[in-house]
Amino acid sequence: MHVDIGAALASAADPGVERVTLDELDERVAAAHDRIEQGRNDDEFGYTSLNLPETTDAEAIRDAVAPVADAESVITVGIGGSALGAKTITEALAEDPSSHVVLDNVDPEHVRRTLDRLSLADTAINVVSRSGTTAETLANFLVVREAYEDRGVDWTERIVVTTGESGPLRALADQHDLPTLPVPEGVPGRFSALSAVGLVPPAILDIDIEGLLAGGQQAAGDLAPSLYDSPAYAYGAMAYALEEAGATVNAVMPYAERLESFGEWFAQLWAESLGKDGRGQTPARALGATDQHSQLQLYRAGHRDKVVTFVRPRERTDVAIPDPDHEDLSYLAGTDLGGLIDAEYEATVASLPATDRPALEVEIDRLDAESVGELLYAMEAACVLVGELADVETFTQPAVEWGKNATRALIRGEDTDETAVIEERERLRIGETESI
Ligand SMILES: O=P(O)(O)OC[C@H]1O[C@](O)(CO)[C@@H](O)[C@@H]1O
Repeated sequence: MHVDIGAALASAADPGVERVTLDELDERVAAAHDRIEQGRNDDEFGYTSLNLPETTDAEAIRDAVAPVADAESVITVGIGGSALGAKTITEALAEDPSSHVVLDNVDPEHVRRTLDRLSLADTAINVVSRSGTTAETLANFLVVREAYEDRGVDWTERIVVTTGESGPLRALADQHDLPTLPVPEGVPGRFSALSAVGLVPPAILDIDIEGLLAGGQQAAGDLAPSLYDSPAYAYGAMAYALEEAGATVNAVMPYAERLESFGEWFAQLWAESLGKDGRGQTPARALGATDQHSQLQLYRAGHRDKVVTFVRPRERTDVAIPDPDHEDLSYLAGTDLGGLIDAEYEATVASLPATDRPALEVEIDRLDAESVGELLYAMEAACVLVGELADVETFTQPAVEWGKNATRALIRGEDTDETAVIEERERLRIGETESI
């Protein structure tokens, strides 16, 4: 994996980072690296996430999924970090990405439609919750369990549970003696892709989970006291410096359909880790080449508050473009789709500094287990570095609790501070909807 930061230097873009600023920042990177390594060595909360390539027990995962290894599909019931890592990995690497269905929302129409179209007898259930109490996950699990029962499929024979040591999900697993895997201690969900939390569906779908962990080890080995020696820290240091220079939006634009969910995973990692104390880059999700015809106008000519992070695999499979039969398309003759998307990548990356806007490039060798594991780990390490440089609490997410408390109170019909806020919040309705 390599990172190219040239199109985000002040000589290329505004906001941009002066080389002298980067060199000064590199001294802080060295100190942050030492802090991170100390946290890893002491298995400190959060920092221990960067030890997962070493500590994750791939054999235990394979043993746990053995009873459902014949499943043609997997339905993951989880949300946030308990779903996005697995979703990213299977989308990038599964023979058939549609064989992994993720229920990470409680949209009734979507849940019903998803269950109706699945052959539940051939589908494994992967239910994941660190806390074991997340309302969306538990509610969806109860609906999924009832669907299996209604169709006469023994759900206890088709399930793997990944959860913490306590809570309703652990109790259910113990009650029914279900195959269970632990969530790694001290690892927030958004940092858990390279653990059982992210690796059960890949293991069921015959993805090389050992290769994913090897790729993570490769990225771990590339962490160094200087950003000039570490792709992950180069990316993290530039992202931090660009935010300091005014780039408060980080639009992640992978040039591979199989990396679209990577953008969703990155969004939680970046937002939930760094959105603290009134700061944090807003992760925007884009996809190349598609969003050249959608968001690129804003990225090139809108507010100077963004950096675009381009991600691509260097190697691609290819599809030849048949010779065109119109002279206006003669430029496509003898080319292929891989060559076209790579040309579009080069053109779009250059189009940002061509209008003085910053771009960062992350390139992996190919879409295989090692490269995807390396990419996930590197972005996690980059995120931890930004948290150190920004001096925020990278591994907690206190701001998400208010909504959870309010939801529970609404459902229970209780009067709480939160429900009072809901009742009294400012409203000015324009237009009419049918009253229900
Ligand atoms: O794994 P759990 O405990 O169900 O949490 C799911 C997600 O919800 C959050 O706790 C935020 O509410 C995320 O940090 C986490 O990834």
